[in-house]
Amino acid sequence: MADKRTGGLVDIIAGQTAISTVGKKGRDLTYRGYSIHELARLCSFEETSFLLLYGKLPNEEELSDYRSRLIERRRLPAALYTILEQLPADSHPMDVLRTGVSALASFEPEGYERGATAVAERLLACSSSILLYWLHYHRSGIRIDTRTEDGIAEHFLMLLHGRKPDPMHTKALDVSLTLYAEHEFNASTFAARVTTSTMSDFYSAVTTGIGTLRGNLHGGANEAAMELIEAFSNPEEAEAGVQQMLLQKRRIMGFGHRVYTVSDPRSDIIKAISCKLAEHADDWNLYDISERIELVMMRKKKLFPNLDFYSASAYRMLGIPTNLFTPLFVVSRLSGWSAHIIEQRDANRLIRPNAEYTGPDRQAWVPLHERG
Ligand SMILES: CC(=O)SCCNC(=O)CCNC(=O)[C@H](O)C(C)(C)COP(=O)(O)OP(=O)(O)OC[C@H]1O[C@@H](n2cnc3c(N)ncnc32)[C@H](O)[C@@H]1OP(=O)(O)O
Ligand SMILES: O=C([O-])CC(=O)C(=O)O
Repeated sequence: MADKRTGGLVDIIAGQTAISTVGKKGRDLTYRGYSIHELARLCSFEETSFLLLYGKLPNEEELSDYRSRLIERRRLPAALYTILEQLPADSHPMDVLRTGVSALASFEPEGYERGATAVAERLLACSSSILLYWLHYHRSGIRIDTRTEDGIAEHFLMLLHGRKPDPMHTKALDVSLTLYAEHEFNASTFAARVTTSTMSDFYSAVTTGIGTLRGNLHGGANEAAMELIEAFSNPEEAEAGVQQMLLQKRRIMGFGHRVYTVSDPRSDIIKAISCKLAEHADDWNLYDISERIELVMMRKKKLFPNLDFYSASAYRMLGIPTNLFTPLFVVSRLSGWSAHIIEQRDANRLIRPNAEYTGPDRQAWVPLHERG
């Protein structure tokens, strides 16, 4: 059995990055030196993703050009729409997105004509198109036009609901995309860097990231947290239910973190958004249940919510179906992955650690007919 003390590369510095700092105590999360609090409060997701991709905040002209390029890249190749139509209606949208990205690689391969940042921008522009074209086609047979003239958050909500979103909802989603954009050597980013380190192509690194993000210990936790919260009809039920789960030694998704020891600095920001959305809708039930779970987790386990926990109630209040929560994480994290793929390439060395062997000693060969 694997040794728990050495498993998981805990506390190992596995490389260098100039993209973000995390900071164990939950106070120092920065993207390219800018505080997450300022980025969330003052920047659009477009500014944040530009910062990650190009290493600097855009000026007015750069931002306007960037926004226009993203808008132009929202439609998909006709054959990709056909592929999306052929995927099963009950696919998980993470499968749809991974397949869509992978298929796009065949239509628009990375190469001399289309460099890394062009692919990154293309994926940022069209990942919501992949998801929501598939969703509407299979929900009601409608082939939506995936081009809209708005920013990424508004594009997503517009395609999902088929109408111009409430500006407050757009702002809430936009901030959440900034929070999800980047987080140093998290599992999906590290996996994308490993793929990159073999000199593989951009799309392969991104599909690696999508596959790695999906699990419940990472990005999948926002969907699992929603399922948990919705299993209770009021805070009292939630308190009893979570205590019971802890007695059974079950994990409560959306709590704890590998790096942070005290709090996740993004959690207070998304919690405030969830609170504002509850106030806006004058419906506090999900928020109250979430807060009670938070109290129980602190009291019983000294565990704090991570970004995924309050993202769940916030997304539900934006009318987003649960199985689009982790895909939305992808829509945002594409920016961080892209920055890391580019950074890895700039100073590449194959990532290939050693393992401590724990298997059997040398064994004598046994011919097939003599094996028990
Ligand atoms: C945006 C993101 O990706 S943030 C992460 C999202 N993931 C989740 O929310 C999943 C729930 N959380 C977890 O499973 C963990 O806290 C992780 C995966 C995030 C971090 O894991 P690790 O650093 O490997 O810690 P590890 O899994 O060893 O946990 C340490 C101890 O805390 C307990 N613990 C950690 N998180 C939780 C939790 N959410 N619920 C209950 N117990 C927990 C573990 O059971 C373990 O207890 P033990 O030592 O008695 O066995
Ligand atoms: O850093 C991690 O391990 C997970 C995380 O919070 C993220 O990817 O945003």
